[in-house]
Amino acid sequence: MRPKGASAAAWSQLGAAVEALGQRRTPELFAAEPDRVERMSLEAAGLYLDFSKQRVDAAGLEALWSLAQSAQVTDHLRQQFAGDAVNFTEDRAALHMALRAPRNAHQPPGGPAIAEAVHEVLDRMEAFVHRVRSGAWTGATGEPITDVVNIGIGGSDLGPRMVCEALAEQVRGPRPHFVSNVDATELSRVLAGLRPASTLFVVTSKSFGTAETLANARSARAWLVDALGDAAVAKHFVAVSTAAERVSDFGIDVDNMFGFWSWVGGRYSLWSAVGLSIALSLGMDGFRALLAGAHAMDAHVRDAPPEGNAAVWMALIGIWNTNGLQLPSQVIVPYAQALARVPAYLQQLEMESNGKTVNSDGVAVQQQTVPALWGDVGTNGQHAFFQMLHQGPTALPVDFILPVSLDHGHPDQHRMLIANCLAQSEALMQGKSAGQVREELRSQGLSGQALEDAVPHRVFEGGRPSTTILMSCIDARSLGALLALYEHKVFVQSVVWGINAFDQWGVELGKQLASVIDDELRLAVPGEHDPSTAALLHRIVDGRTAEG
Ligand SMILES: O=P(O)(O)OC[C@H]1O[C@H](O)[C@H](O)[C@@H](O)[C@@H]1O
Repeated sequence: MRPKGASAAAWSQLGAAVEALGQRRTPELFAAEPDRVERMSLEAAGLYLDFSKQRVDAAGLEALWSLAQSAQVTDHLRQQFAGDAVNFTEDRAALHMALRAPRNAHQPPGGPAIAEAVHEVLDRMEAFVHRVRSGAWTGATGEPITDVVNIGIGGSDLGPRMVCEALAEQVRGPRPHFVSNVDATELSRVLAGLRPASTLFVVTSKSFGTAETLANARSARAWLVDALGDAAVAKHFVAVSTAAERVSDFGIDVDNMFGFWSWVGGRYSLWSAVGLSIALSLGMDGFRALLAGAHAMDAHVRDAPPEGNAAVWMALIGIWNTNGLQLPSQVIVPYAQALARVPAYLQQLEMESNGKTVNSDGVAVQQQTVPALWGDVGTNGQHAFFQMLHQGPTALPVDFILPVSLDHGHPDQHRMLIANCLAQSEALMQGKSAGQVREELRSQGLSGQALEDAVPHRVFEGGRPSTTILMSCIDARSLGALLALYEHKVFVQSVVWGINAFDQWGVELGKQLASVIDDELRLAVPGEHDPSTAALLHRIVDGRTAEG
């Protein structure tokens, strides 16, 4: 069953709810609804989610539940867990949940054969991880491995990179490094700190055909071979891929390849062997804890009714902001330095998944789909873009992600971090009226025209929406639950919009054109292009960046 999206009637109910809400701000909603926090918060898989600072009232929530019902969200979730081809343009299942289901799970996503294949690869990973970490697997000269370099891009990079950075304090094994950009500056910087004899490269690519990854892998191999000779490749290169033949053509023995499957989307793949660099640096127990956290969220999303389902809430609140209030972007602010890469990770997850305008009938959707998603860590963001969040022309919804305890030995600083996070969501919601500003300025001794001139600049409109997500701490389990929550949110939204969250045709055109231009640059013969591209190309080929 392809998603048909929510019905026209449900969309108009949403429109009517937005109209009825009018200019009412969230503080007024709190005043009118004494049980608002209880009704608009929930716990799921060890996380606490508070949606009560969103600018939506009870009628709005009703309209959202109708939207979900008319889009048959529950049925689509069930089908996804069953392994139906929810990726309908590529006729594939999207079964990342199967990657984190425990062995002998009662209801294995996609069925028992998939569960068996998944656990076979996990067991192979475990054996390999143990050999590397124990020093039984050595480099070509007999040295143990001290550094692991994951070479991959997009989904073959963002997830493992983000998790390794988030859990860096827990790394007890080889140090993880990541190279994704075709700009070899990144590779050069990583290699500058490493010794070939103790470095293991993990070339990660679902297709094993991604130009950037193959270019970096070839350069890394040349660096290794230069120092240790051709025969060393077997001990210093392993692959993670679904394409055994291409792996072998590259020169990596398929015995040193860890496989996954076409039903694992790139941006949903960190739970598969794509997480090998995580497992090598955290240990298999750490990797399994990540999977367990994600599985706990899967079980919640699979079993909870829509009104108590964290992913359905996240998805519908996002739809309220995007389609109801028509707010153009979504801001992600983790109050945790360790989670600095979460916004970038979520950019791929959300925008590559739902950055679509064509529905399952091949027709343009009537609604806006995914908002632009961006963000940075608190408190840094407060000193950069928060001015716009508080006083810019458009309210932008924020997801605040806050670990309640952090183990860095500086409790005072952590207390300040928490205070700042809560203060920001409170300030965004409460705002500061002209009356309050006047009173404040008067108490500072200002009066007359000078006071009146100052007032408008200091007013905060308030009513600006945010969700706060509390994690008890940053460990593999909570992180797994958090990431799985966003994955399910993305799927539920795709169902309501009636689009496919699992293809990414939009990345292809640029790749095709880059290959043509690359050939022209190699031959220094620009071809036919639009006038702008042609002029740029000629300047570059002629070495004329700017005259004079
Ligand atoms: O893992 P790979 O096959 O190398 O693909 C790497 C990435 O590139 C593609 O262009 C897609 O946009 C991503 O979804 C994917 O994760």
